[in-house]
Amino acid sequence: MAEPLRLKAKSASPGIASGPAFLAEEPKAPSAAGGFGALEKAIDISIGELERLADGADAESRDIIDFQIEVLRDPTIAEATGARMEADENVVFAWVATLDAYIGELEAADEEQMRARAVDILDIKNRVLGALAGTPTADFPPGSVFVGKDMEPSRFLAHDWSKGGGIALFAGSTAGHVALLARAKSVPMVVGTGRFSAADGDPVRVDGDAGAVVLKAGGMLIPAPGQAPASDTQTESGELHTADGVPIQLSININDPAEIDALDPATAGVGLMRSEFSVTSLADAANEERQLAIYRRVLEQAGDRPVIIRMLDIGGDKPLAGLEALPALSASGLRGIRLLLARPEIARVQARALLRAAVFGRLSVMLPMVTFPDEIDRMRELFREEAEKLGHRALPHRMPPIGMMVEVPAAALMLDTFGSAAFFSFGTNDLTQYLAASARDDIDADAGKAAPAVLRLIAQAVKLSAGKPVSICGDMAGNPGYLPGLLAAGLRHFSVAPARRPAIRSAIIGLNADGTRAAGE
Ligand SMILES: C=C(OP(=O)(O)O)C(=O)O
Repeated sequence: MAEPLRLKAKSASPGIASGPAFLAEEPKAPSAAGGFGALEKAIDISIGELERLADGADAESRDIIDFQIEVLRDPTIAEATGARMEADENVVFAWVATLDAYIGELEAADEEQMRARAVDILDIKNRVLGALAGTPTADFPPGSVFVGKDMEPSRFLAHDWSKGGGIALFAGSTAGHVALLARAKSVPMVVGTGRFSAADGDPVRVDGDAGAVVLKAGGMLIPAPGQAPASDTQTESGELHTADGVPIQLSININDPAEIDALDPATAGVGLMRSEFSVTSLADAANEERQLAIYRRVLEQAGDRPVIIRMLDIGGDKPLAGLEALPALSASGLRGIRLLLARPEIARVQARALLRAAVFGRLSVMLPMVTFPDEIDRMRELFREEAEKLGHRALPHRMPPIGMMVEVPAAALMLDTFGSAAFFSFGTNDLTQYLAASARDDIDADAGKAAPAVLRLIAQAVKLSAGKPVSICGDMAGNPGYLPGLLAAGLRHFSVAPARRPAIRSAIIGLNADGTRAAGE
């Protein structure tokens, strides 16, 4: 029987709480448009809600609510939103972009107190979005453990804590207002657990004394920024060969740019940087200079080792705040590259930032969720146009090689038709999901059962790759159990989460290139 999973966290409020998990969804932006009048009305509704919440609240809670009401009454916020609306943005995008810019400034502040204010603004951003959509944020069942990225103060205040319950936040801050309120009301709370996966209603224990959260067996920590374990201290040289002497490249996948620090001399490079972990909102997506600084940092740190940055893979399990949530499968299939091509204003900013970053290292650009060859051609054309514009501005830039993820079965089967892709990388997380009709974010899904089909498809696709560089960056690469099959399929370049690298390295050393176990192993 598997052990329950205990995750280390920071204690934000002491005490122990057990209860069914309530998984907070990231709020969805309404698609409803409307003009400036609709925004003013939504702001008024939100002020009214906050005033009602303030009635009967204690002094500390009132301070927070008063600050939020003050911000909502500040005419410069509505004016800034109005100015964006004049520049052709609809009311939702304009509101989200204005508030995200404010939140970004607070998050970047030196003072912890200021940074803690960011969630207060996030709170009013979501409250107004709810009012615009006519769907106020619902309360959650009393006695449950709130699990989410962060929690809005008004959500805390509106909840009935007399029946117990606690809070476990993936991110959050011990200095944040919710932590302050939790301490005042003796609600056990931990922050900084890192993103983990549990099902709604699963038993969860919050240990606010020791700073931990305990999940039932089957719960999972999802590798997230800064979670590469300290035990990853391998210092061998970067040379890696199978037992029979075939050279193998072992790279790392990074989500947060800070993870580049795990790139020690034994690592071949970055096989996948998921840019959607750095660009999480429409405001980030519009900020070329910010993106440039992030990509530049990663490239400079990697030095002469190659870095593959994947363009925004928005959709399914990877939302972009401010864009309507997109399911993994929909009639339009609007996610990954299709979404980038449908929203070229997002793709163009990222392309410019990547073109300008390319002079700082060995950058390759990877396109997500490619299904048809013309998608690559259209994105290459977009890069060419942006490079030309940059040329006119005399900014240094360089055209990087552009390759693709192989994560849609239709692309894997037709890999020989993708002549304009510079390289291929298998994304087995999505490939498995789409091949086995089994959602990747459902922790009950048994991906292992589909592995033989995935391995067979990979082996066929490698044969169609026409000698172009081929790698694998999906989670299958980080599981030593699949290595024999992946080597036998012809793969020689593996990109894995930093924490998985030591185990994969030693497994490779014990195998021959055809996947058989080396003599004496
Ligand atoms: C590497 C992959 O991409 P992501 O997990 O980021 O969707 C994959 O799908 O295997």
